[in-house]
Amino acid sequence: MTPLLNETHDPALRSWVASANRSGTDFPIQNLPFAVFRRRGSAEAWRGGVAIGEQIVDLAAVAQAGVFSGDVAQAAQAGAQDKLNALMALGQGAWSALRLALSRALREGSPQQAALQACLVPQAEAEYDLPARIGDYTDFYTSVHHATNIGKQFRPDNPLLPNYKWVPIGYHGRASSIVVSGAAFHRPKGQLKKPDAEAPVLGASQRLDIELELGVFIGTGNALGDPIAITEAEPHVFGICLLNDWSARDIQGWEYQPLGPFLSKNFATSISPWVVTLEALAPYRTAFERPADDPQPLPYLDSPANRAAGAIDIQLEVGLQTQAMREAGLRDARISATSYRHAYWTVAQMVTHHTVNGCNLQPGDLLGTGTLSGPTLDQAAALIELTLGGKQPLQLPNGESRTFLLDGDAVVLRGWCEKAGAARIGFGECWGTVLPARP
Ligand SMILES: O=C(O)/C=C/C(=O)CC(=O)CC(=O)O
Ligand SMILES: [Ca+2]
Ligand SMILES: [Mg+2]
Repeated sequence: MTPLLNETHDPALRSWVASANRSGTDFPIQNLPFAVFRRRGSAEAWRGGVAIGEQIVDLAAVAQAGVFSGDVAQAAQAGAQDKLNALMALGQGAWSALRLALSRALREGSPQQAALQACLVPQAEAEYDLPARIGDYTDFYTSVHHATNIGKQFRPDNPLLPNYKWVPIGYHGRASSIVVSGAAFHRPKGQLKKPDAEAPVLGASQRLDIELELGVFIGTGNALGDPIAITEAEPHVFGICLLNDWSARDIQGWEYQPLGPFLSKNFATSISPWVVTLEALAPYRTAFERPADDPQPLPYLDSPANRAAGAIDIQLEVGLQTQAMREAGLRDARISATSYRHAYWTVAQMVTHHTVNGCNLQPGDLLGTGTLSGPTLDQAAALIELTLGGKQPLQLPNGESRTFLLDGDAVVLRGWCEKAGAARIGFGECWGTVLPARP
């Protein structure tokens, strides 16, 4: 699983799609992430596409035009369907071959320019669907900083439970309420119990929160009963997207013992449309390190490659745009910035741990990393941490303040990788808007 660099990572590559060469683009020719799209407001079929600058390579058009042959044509055909599951199931060799073929065909001077030019759709004209049929969704808890901060609020005497540093903790989430960026959702109702109240009441959540996470899409699964070794884990991963695990803290505080989050988290989970492949992220792999006095992972969760390069330096930020800001034409205000490199457990460890008991993962399954808070307060990835449990409001640049979300608030997640000597690899944006609770 050592992330080998290949010709697709060369920072000197330039595309004949001019917008892909602009500095600051999320989608240079070195990225080539996948989504499911169609022209906005049209009755066209949904199909897979690959981002290049401000354009989308329409995989259905590519397949129809016969731009590629052999295995690459087969991969493009699989990617032309209304969900990416068939492409995911073909395996890493197929995704990688399609990515390489597209990288070559999109380069300046490519003899395939004319054929591919006819397959481009501007992102400005597109709308997106979920990239995959998500059979199962599991949310992990891989930031020790989040676990400590939120643990202090839910369990003041015992914030970080003793299993945390041994087991990659997770809970089974709900796939049906995962929505794609741009979707609005109603403030959830649920059982709420004030600390001094004798009994709970049914009401709209007053402590509606965000959780900045990444989503890990499984490409190829494993047979039931057949665990995935850590040395084999990464080739099972199709790619990574942005994920906002909207959370109702008041519902959560009352319901979560003893079986964990339930209705406090399954009313909506937003993901970005673009899925960035692990291959595109290879230049941003970094060492996965545990503090020396922490327990080292059990052997089944440890490997030389995981130690050398298990972490990924993905920069992440959260923006909040209130209704008043939107009406005044103001953009979102940044309320947090962090990096995925602070995670306590890696992608490979999540996959391996999930299957160690024989549980089977399937193409299109989604793993959430958990809230990716970094070590300092300004790197906290949920409002419950940023506002110290709602006691210290965030001041917004237009004079408003927030503890938890109000109706009309929109939240955007952004992610990107950037460093000298490598192309910027971006994830685009993941938006969601809070509507009032239903009467
Ligand atoms: O510690 C708890 O009881 C609750 C934790 C969470 O709400 C976080 C969760 O969903 C997992 C995560 O995002 O890290
Ligand atoms: Ca979560
Ligand atoms: Mg949620």
